[in-house]
Amino acid sequence: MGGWRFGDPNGRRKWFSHTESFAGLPGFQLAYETWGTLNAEASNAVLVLHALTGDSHVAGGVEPGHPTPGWWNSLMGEGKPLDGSFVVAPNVLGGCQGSTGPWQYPEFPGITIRDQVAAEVHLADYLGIERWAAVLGGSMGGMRAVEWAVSRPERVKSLLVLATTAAASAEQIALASAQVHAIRADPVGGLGVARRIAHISYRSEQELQARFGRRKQEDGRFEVESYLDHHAAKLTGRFDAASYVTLTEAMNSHDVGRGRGGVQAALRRVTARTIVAGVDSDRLYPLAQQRELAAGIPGADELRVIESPYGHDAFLVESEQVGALVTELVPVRSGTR
Ligand SMILES: CC(=O)SCCNC(=O)CCNC(=O)[C@H](O)C(C)(C)COP(=O)(O)OP(=O)(O)OC[C@H]1O[C@@H](n2cnc3c(N)ncnc32)[C@H](O)[C@@H]1OP(=O)(O)O
Ligand SMILES: N[C@@H](CCO)C(=O)O
Repeated sequence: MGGWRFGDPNGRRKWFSHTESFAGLPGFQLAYETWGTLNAEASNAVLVLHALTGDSHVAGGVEPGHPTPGWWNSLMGEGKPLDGSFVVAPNVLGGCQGSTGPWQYPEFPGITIRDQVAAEVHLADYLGIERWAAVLGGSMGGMRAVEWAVSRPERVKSLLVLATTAAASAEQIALASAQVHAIRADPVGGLGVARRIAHISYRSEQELQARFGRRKQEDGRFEVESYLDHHAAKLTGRFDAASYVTLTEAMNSHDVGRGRGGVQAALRRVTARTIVAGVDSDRLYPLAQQRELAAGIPGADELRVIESPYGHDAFLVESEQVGALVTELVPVRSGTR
């Protein structure tokens, strides 16, 4: 395994590079960010895994190289839930914010959640982290977190998974495949259509109704239409369509039970103390999926339910409830940063 690390001249991003062939690639690099200091025992490392259109920028502002502000800013900083931890956040393999993806190789191979985790394992080795104090992730990040804990149980001391599943369901694959078709049919406008479809599924019917109802704007568009147009334009401006397809198909491949005797047998491998949480209004990753995870993982507490009108996106929006769950798993060691 080869590796090097250097700073992003425009920001805080670093890279790890693996130079042997891997998952159909000649090698790969992962962009990642860290916060805090690894202690002498390497016992305070926390891996934070982003969702589909997120990246390594867990905390911080909009900066060169970082088109969006930190997506879990509320967790980082003095006295906050991850204070005192050495936080590592890689941009996922196949992503478009610094890690190897279709933006680098036009003939990018199909990859799975397992490949993404295998790449992250090389990064952990490189950083000298034998065992994560905690692995945290929501949605696609939760898929990777579960895969870490199932495939490398000895390397995950505790686990927090939010709004995710042990295996992508027929409906999740169906919604995803409609998005992939939109992009393949129209490489220019398709990503915006995909984001519109996705964003509807990220929010709840009740929220959309209460917030927008049937109101129209002066330009004739329904307010909710304009809202989706806005999210479509924002994503199109910052995300690579081929990467979106690669990551979406990786999510469709997700089944922790594949080749492991099924989901239940796979979940029994997990040794981490685990908290599984879902969102009461999440129609994309319904609570039954998190109930399955909580029931199947031996060290899991009872399912925690985040109460929110915001649907699936609540794992990003409900910072107090998410922060409380992180604090339960990861003791705050204020002042050691
Ligand atoms: C784990 C990860 O890393 S995932 C990556 C997360 N980040 C993203 O995906 C960025 C895209 N944003 C989102 O997905 C969501 O906005 C979230 C989850 C981050 C935040 O959710 P919320 O705070 O509830 O934002 P909300 O959905 O209300 O959207 C607000 C935006 O819609 C705009 N908006 C609201 N109503 C309308 C309307 N009728 N017409 C046009 N625009 C509208 C607001 O002006 C605001 O714009 P801005 O984001 O450019 O400032
Ligand atoms: N808003 C999130 C939801 C997907 O989990 C994203 O774009 O990644």
